[in-house]
Amino acid sequence: AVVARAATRHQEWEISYQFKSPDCVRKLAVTINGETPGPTIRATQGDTVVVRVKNSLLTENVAIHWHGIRQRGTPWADGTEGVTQCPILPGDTFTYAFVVDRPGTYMYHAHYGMQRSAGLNGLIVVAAAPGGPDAEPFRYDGEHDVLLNDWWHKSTYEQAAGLASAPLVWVGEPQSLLINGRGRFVNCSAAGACDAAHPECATPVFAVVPGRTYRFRIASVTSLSALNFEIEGHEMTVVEADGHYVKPFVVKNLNIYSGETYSVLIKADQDPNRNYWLASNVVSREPGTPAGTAVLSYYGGRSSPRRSPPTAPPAGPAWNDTAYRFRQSVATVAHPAHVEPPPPRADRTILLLNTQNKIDAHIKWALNGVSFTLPHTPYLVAMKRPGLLDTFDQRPPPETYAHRGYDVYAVPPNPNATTSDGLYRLRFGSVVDVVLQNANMLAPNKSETHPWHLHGHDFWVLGYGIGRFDPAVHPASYNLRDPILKNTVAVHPYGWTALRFRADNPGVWAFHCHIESHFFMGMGIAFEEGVDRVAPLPPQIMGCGKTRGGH
Ligand SMILES: O=C1O[C@H]([C@@H](O)CO)C(O)=C1O
Repeated sequence: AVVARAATRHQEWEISYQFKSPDCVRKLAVTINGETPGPTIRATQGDTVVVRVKNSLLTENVAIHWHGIRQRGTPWADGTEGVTQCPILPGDTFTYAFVVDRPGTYMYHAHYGMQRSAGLNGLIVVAAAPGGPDAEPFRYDGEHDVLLNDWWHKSTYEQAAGLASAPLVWVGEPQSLLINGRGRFVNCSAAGACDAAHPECATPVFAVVPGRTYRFRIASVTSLSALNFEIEGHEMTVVEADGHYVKPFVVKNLNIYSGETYSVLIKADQDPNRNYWLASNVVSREPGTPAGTAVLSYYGGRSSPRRSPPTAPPAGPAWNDTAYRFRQSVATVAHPAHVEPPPPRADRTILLLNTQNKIDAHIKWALNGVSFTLPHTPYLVAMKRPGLLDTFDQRPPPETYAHRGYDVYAVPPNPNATTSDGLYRLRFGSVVDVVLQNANMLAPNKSETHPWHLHGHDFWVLGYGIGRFDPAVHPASYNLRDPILKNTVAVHPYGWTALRFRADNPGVWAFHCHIESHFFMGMGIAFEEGVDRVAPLPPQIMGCGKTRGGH
């Protein structure tokens, strides 16, 4: 096989606030070179991506995370403020450089405060090395990219201040759902600064040639919403999830949680003389937002590509049909020719109870009763430089909770929690199981879906259940034969999700709920592994907390 020489893909980005009208309503958005979403990064497996980021936000820091890229050998380039780097100050320039070692569909987004919600996001598409072992086990004639998002009219400052307030001011359901950065606010005539004819909110059109097969790469960067995606009249064959090939299965509706990516194949085999909707709908929370829409149009058909389809946009499945979404999670397993078997057993199991809690009068989220706070001095620097260990809590967070007798269907008997910026230290090379246990929230009969995202790794998804996880029973039902590798996974209402990974990537890695407001409210942890093996840190990641002054 001919091995192509790895290339370096350079990007020059300037981050700034701009007036944008993604759903026809004008709002300040954080943009990359004036755009939201930012440019799609396209590379081939093995390439080095170099992004020079100039922060022109005037009064706001920034950091950018390359979601799904494992950062082997470059843990300082993960872009996680407080974990791997100091934020990039206004006026400063920071260069991210990393290798994209796996093909697949990924994304990037801000990882500082709630900045992701302000518009700083985009796609990363990595092609498989031609003729290599990771070449796709499927064929297609063309490709389309679909970036799904939810969108609010309130600024992220106002949202964050509300979440930090007592009593809580919840962000609420989004005003619009966006496809490739475009949506359509329903009450445009009633809203100020709304222009239904603004080009920035023109409905996206996806064109197909009759008879051809297309790969749709679908990524969700939503701040809150779990989405259901469909292409009217066209079945989708799921072939990739989070950069890993899936044993193909056919769906009419694809559930996609924030931080997940999928590739689906569709055949353009319907009547070419009309258009079809692409639609995203909120599931798992009671929807308060109309469908996000785009148009699928056939080349050579009699319908103008801009014409709305003759039907109403699909409304998606029942938002509270948990069993249906659970089944899709279970159906997502590794492609038979691309199974990477997990280690047969774990060296350590961490059982994490996800609860909504009260600290003073503030609403928080906690794991085993501990609500996460980010340290001001990034862990990676604090653990590599001498004399900085006093910058975070040295007590390790709890490995488990009192699960015997805990009723996951009842409101927490004790809503109190503590806060900590302590982290879990993993033995380098060890095999770690994490079981995420969902539970009832502070209000009765309420449990939500949480998409958990791990930095620096892909993990095997070993199993899902509904109800309380029993460590003496449920591991026997784990899928050790063909589990999918992912970087983001759903924990269903009242359910549990078990995953396994090898702690073999030297660095410090965040692991958190990918709902922007939930991480802000403490729903996360951090892992350290092999930090002694990390090469000397680039000085440009420092400049905050006790890293200042060139220790
Ligand atoms: O964290 C959350 O807070 C609200 C609600 O529980 C309180 O208003 C909600 O739906 C969340 O997911």
